[in-house]
Amino acid sequence: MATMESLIGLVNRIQRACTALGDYGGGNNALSSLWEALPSVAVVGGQSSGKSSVLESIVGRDFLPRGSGIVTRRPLVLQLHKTERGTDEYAEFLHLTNKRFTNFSLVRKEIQVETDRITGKNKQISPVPIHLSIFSPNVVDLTLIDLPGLTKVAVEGQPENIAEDIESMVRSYVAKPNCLILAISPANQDIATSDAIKLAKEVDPTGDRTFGVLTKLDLMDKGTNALDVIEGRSYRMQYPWVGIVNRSQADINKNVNMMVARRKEREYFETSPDYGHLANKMGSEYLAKMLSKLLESVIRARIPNIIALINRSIEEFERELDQLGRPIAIDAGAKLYNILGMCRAFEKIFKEHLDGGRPGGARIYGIFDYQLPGAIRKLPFDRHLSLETVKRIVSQSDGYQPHLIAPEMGYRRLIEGSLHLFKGPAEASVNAVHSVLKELVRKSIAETEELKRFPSLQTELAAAANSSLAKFREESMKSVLRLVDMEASYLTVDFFRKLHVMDTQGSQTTSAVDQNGERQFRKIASNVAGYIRMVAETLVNTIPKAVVHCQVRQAKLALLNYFYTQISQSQGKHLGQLLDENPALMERRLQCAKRLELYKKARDEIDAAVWLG
Ligand SMILES: Nc1nc2c(ncn2[C@@H]2O[C@H](COP(=O)(O)OP(=O)(O)OP(=O)(O)O)[C@@H](O)[C@H]2O)c(=O)[nH]1
Repeated sequence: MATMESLIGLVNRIQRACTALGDYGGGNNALSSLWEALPSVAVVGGQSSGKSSVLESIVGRDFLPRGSGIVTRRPLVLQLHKTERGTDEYAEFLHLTNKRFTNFSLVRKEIQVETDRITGKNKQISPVPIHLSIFSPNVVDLTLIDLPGLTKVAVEGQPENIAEDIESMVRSYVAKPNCLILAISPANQDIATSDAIKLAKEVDPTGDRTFGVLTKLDLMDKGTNALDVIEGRSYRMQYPWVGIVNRSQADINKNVNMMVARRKEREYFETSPDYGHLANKMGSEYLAKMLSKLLESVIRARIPNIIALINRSIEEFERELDQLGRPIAIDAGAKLYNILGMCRAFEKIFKEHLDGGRPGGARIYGIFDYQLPGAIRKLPFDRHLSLETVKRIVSQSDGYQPHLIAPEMGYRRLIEGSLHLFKGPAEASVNAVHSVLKELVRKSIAETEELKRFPSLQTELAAAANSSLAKFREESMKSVLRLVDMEASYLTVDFFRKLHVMDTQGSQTTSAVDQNGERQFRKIASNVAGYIRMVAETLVNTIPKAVVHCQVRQAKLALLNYFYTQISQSQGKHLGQLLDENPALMERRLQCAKRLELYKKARDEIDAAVWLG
């Protein structure tokens, strides 16, 4: 396993990479966050509790902005890197790469400028952190996050709800299970009223990750001390309290050097009658070392989880990118290739709908099996072959000379008139199948994952497929109507020959005379009905054949033929328009790709660190 320095340094590097990509704690980013998995130490406390002073004395430098009101308005991620003894101290901001600050008062200025850059001058707060790295022989490897001080009231010029905004931002950092909480409380205030302790207790009720720091021990009333707190009697913590003596305002005004202040603090504890027995566990230097050690051990313990999270996220991002589709190449050939590939994917799905595997095809069978026979059964043959109509048509057909044996012409007219009625159900079948096919085209386009990102291509593909379906419908319509016409153009002679034989046999057995010829007309009606039934049986079988041949089979074979011809002649510009993606999707892909890169880089860094150790 890696050394202490390299582990904290590793997390520092990953944290910086996270921030560069907009992945930082406190943000409400939709993408999974690596930052949240990284252990960190957040400094929390009420206003003027001494947070900045603690941070500065851990660093051993003056570098934080000071002033009245809420000075810290963006989180400050402070990464400390211990360098070799004798090397120069310098600071670097993530937002100003390659600029080294050796003058720490310029660091302070830059923090102010960078804070205002995001929050504006009207003292708003923002969860977007500022990253500051300090390289110095006087620090330990450690990462601390300075957060705005918890406040109760807004100062003039600040938004009304700033107190709640600050609390919710601070909370969003410290609520994460990987965040160690440095809860700062001033010793000259009742610990029961400490904002830091109150919040820490809420987000970390077991106190596993909270460190109590008591500042301003030197400011306590004469004759009192904080031993009850520090020794855990008035408020017990999992970890022992650390007492601190920072520079007073007077020291700051006098520009007392931080190194001198550290020495004075050490002396304070060593010589203190109250705290002398705890001197080696007090003070900012001790606090820094203790935190560094602890942070290292927490990181060590979390590394397997972090690796697991990284691997899982890489898989997820890869999968999502596959779904979103990789970016399309710019040359026309590649575009065409892509479009054809997507068309094929669509055709495959469309065929699956027809052939089975996906629903939809069965509805066509339903039309043939149920709708068509039903519609034929409902045709008004009864009315058409009523006694009256039969009489009328037969006598009209006979003209002035009544028929002698059988009313041949009458039969023909009655049959032709009835056959004509079949056109309705035939047309309805064609139209119904057309609707099903159209619906399947719509569904298949929606189900083609590859097409999802290209709304223009979807529209054009749908238009091309529908215009092909319209042509197929036209052909199909002609064919089914022709089937009906064919039935009318040549009747099945055999049927009537058989009838004739039956009639002659029948007349021998029937003796009743029908004076009005009614019996004969009834017979004619029933013969014609018999013939129509026979034709209906045929058409119920042949109409589906024609429809399938002209519409379904063609849709399977040639749905996009015309589209293919058109597209292969298209210029790059038109192809580009077809591949014009939804901007939201492009943005999402970009974000995913960036995150993926971050996670891969993090994985490599961790691998390298683990191997080094
Ligand atoms: N005497 C003494 N003064 C201290 C101590 N700690 C902080 N102070 C003073 O208390 C004041 C506030 O300290 P800061 O470190 O600015 O407190 P802060 O919590 O960062 O304040 P905000 O950022 O405004 O919320 C300053 O004048 C410090 O000099 C301490 O231990 N002893």
